[in-house]
Amino acid sequence: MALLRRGPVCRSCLLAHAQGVAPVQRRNISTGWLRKTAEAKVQWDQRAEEIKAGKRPDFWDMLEERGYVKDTAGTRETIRELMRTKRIGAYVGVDPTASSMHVGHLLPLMPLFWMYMHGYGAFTLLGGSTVKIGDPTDRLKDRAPISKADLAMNVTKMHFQMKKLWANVELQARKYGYEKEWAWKRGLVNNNTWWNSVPMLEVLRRVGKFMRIGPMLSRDTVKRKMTEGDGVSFAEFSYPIMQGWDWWMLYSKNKVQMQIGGSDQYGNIVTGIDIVKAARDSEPAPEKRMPADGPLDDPVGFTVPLLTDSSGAKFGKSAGNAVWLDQFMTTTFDLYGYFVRRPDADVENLLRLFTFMPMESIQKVMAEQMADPSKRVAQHRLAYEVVALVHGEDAATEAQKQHRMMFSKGGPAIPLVAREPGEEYAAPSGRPTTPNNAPRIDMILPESLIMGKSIGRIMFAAGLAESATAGHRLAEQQAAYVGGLPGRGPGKGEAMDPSQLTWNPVKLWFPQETLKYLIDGKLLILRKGKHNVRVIEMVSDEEYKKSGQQYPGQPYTGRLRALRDHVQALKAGKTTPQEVREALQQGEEEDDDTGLKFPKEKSAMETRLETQLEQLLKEAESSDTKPDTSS
Ligand SMILES: Nc1ncnc2c1ncn2[C@@H]1O[C@H](COP(=O)(O)OP(=O)(O)OP(=O)(O)O)[C@@H](O)[C@H]1O
Ligand SMILES: N[C@@H](Cc1ccc(O)cc1)C(=O)O
Repeated sequence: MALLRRGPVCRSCLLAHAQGVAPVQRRNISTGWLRKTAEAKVQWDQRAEEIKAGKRPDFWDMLEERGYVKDTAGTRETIRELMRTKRIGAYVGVDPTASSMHVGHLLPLMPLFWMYMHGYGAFTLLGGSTVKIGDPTDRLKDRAPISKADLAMNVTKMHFQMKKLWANVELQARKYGYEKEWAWKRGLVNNNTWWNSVPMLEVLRRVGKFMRIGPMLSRDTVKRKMTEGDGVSFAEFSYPIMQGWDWWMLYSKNKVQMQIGGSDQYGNIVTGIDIVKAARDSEPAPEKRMPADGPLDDPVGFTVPLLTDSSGAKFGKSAGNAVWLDQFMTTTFDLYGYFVRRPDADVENLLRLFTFMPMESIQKVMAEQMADPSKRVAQHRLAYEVVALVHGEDAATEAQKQHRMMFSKGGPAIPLVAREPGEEYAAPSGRPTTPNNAPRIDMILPESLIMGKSIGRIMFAAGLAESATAGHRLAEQQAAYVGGLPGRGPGKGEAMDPSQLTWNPVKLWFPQETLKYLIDGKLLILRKGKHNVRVIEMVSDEEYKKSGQQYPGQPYTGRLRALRDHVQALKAGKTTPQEVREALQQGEEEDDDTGLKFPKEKSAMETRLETQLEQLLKEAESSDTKPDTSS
């Protein structure tokens, strides 16, 4: 107790004191932290007693009841008791093999989110290192190696996607009445953090020595790949060891005693348990050894059922049937639509799995559904809840409105609001940028801009600044960030480790210096504020032109702007065809006022706008010349 009262003390001193050994690290922690930790422990013990006395439901039973548990690693009784008595941590890992997660990924994440809302530690892990090897589970063919540019793109986008999901989990928790407490803990980690520095010898010595080749070779997925597929490389064979080491890192630093995954991850979880135990029991430094007094100190895990499509195939990118969580890959309208289309027979189950609705509310909705299945009340509620979790309540309300409009009698065929070109890159005006209204992350820009113009102009083009001058100011004040440190140019030193995001302030550098920040010679990552991020792929000018896109500040786009203004003015009836024709003619004359004639090359966008305008003009002119038969 004396220690508790003496102001800041060292956490490892306390641990060492309790273990009767000399402390090694010096890290100051406050008495406030110790008090809160002690209070949280008392609270948890009370909760455990209430569960035992039947005054509170058992959390594990809730997971089972909602259908999250397929197979367990560790007995159900042990896991149940563990979750009752200890505030353990759990994690779900995802390899960034694509630039977005999909609906299948949400399934193992849901019990993790539930755990967080009930006070357990919850961690999502991005496999920045494991993705370089590729999980061979359930595959017959090796995964194609991932390029540095793709890796940087996927890691950046998935990182922000996970952050967005976590932000929405917080909102959902509030919505369903869970009050955030001090002891709630969540984290987003990248396994690159440790794989970049752990010596191979350390892994071999701590866990490699204890892993027997026989059982690893006898795993079904290894056997199948060896006999029916293209063989198993040593790296792939080591993949479960990497995943197990990840778990050990989280177990030793964050009390992560549980791993959750899809049912295909069962083998990796079981191997992981052996690895965590081996690493724990082989700790050479006595003061760092973790106590293992019984089964309640051992790692455990469980798998969720696999979400399949109507043909029974795993829902995911390999099967090519993914419904993405990125709104620019699957719109909020289509994500909503996917859930609205679920058959009546599945909807109750999906409400349990994909929403935070209490069971009683689900029963109520199901009763309404039974009364009139044609209204699809349950499907709409399911779709709303999923879109709210993935993209926020506003997006869910909007998607619901669009669906109701579209399917109500006389509703428009396509209710989606057409976006103006480049609109998806604009930050919301007059409101702060949040994960839910943040602009699109990935974009292309032409080489002539990236390699030849100032960083201020690039930020303007990317939608991160309102003008080139404002972009210039951002760089001057170092108020924007670039991914990575300057490398020495493509192939000569890296701008950023593509498997992990790092940020540095943008400075006023010479245009030719931007090259040093290009990852894999073509990717530039910029950020302004917390959520306004761009992963810019540099493409040739030719390719950019073919894409038909246009960026703010693009030279020679005055004509495009004029064409677009004419189209809009004509549509709104604010101008006459004659005025437009005169303006167009004048524009052409002005073009020639230098006396020089250049061959004119038209962009796809210009041709498209010209055609549209001509059509509108003709329609307007023909209705003007039609004889008036009304009288
Ligand atoms: N359809 C699904 N149902 C349940 N869990 C899934 C589904 N798809 C992925 N998962 C789980 O999400 C986690 C990450 O999955 P993974 O990185 O293998 O993605 P994936 O898109 O399924 O990959 P691939 O389609 O290439 O096999 C794993 O625990 C995995 O089991
Ligand atoms: N192997 C998992 C992803 C993963 C990666 C690293 C981990 O530590 C955990 C999980 C999968 O492919 O689905």
